[in-house]
Amino acid sequence: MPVVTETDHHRVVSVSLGERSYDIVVGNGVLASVGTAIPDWVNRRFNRTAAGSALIVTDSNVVRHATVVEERLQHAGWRTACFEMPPGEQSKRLEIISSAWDRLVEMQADRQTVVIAVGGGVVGDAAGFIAATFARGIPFVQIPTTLLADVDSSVGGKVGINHPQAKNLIGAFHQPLGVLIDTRALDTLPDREYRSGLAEVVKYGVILDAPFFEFLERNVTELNCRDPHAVAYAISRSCELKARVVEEDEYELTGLRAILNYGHTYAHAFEALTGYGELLHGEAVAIGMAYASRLSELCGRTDAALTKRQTALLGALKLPTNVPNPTAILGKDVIHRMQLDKKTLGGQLRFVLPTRLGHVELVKNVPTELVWQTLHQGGIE
Ligand SMILES: NC(=O)c1ccc[n+]([C@@H]2O[C@H](COP(=O)([O-])OP(=O)(O)OC[C@H]3O[C@@H](n4cnc5c(N)ncnc54)[C@H](O)[C@@H]3O)[C@@H](O)[C@H]2O)c1
Ligand SMILES: O=C(O)C(=O)C[C@@H](O)[C@H](O)[C@H](O)COP(=O)(O)O
Ligand SMILES: [Zn+2]
Repeated sequence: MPVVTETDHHRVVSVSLGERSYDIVVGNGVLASVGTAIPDWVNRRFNRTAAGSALIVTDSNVVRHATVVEERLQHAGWRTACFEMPPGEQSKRLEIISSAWDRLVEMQADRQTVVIAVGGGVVGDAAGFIAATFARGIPFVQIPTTLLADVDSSVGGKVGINHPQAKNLIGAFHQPLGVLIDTRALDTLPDREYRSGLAEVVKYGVILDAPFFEFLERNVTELNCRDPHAVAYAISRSCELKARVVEEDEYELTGLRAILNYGHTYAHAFEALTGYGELLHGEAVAIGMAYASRLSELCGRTDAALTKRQTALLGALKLPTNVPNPTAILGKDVIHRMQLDKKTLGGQLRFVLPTRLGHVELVKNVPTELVWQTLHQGGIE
């Protein structure tokens, strides 16, 4: 179980993974401690005291946060370089990774050079993949700046890029040395991006924690107006729930970690088919959860009330529960993309299906006709 400690200023969720253990520090203004936190994490990992070197990976919308990180590390005597990618899902591709490898070569990075991701999930996934692959793996740190990255992508070590046919198909497991979540960064986050993050928050309630789902239902108004207390609790509880799963099944081997993929079999197919970036990841997950819950109903594993409760909460948080233009998508293409899902085994699709609030199961042998039925219910032919 992750240990959670609290002070007046921040909360720390400690993820226990043996030699890959790390802290997730959450708080308002914690970015100010970056000049000591990162050197501490790196020095502890390598049992050294010397100043180090870092490649800061960011995108052009959040470069001001990256500059703070760079200045503070330089002040601590570190050698730094910055790699800025274009914002958005389209940056999760090989050409971007390859340019970052070039930057690491140029700066003469060594095995103790740390890659620091400052940005949303796109930057985090790409930076982590750069770190996982350079010199067979160098350390990396996550400094998330979107709600989605705070609650999900910065934790757990899944890093990677997209294949034109399938989301996140090329990647690795590479845990960060630490995660620094400054909730102040969210002040500039656009509304649509903020809501996208809320979808993954709702996911944790459905898959693991009925009381947390009820907290979200009770706090819709607070969440919609970004009440700092409600948002901070949503972030730290989400990190704690995710850390608990990752601790037990880091490499998604037992099937436990697959529950974090609730809604994603549909979501990833919709993201790839609509053109990466058209639907935000969280929006696709919101839609995917509605479809997966209906699939669970058709399998006789849950009732319509559970689906209704989820779609009501998602709707109240102004998230979509169907694709914007269902007739523009072909059902056969959705099924084809689902075959490329990483949960598919021996050609057999596996779905994460809810049975009751706070509980989901990984189910194989779901009849394809039932998947088709959910697509038809959504207006996809
Ligand atoms: N590795 C994982 O476990 C995991 C989990 C969930 C999602 N993901 C991945 O994360 C990605 C989505 O992440 P995301 O939603 O953070 O998207 P994103 O990284 O594209 O960020 C969203 C947009 O907000 C901008 N932005 C970021 N922080 C900002 C800030 N503080 N102020 C203003 N603008 C800001 C970005 O530049 C971008 O335009 C997807 O690729 C998804 O597959 C990975
Ligand atoms: O960390 C995980 O495990 C997840 O499944 C979290 C998901 O929210 C996330 O979107 C992840 O990137 C999906 O993983 P994938 O293996 O299906 O690509
Ligand atoms: Zn996700």
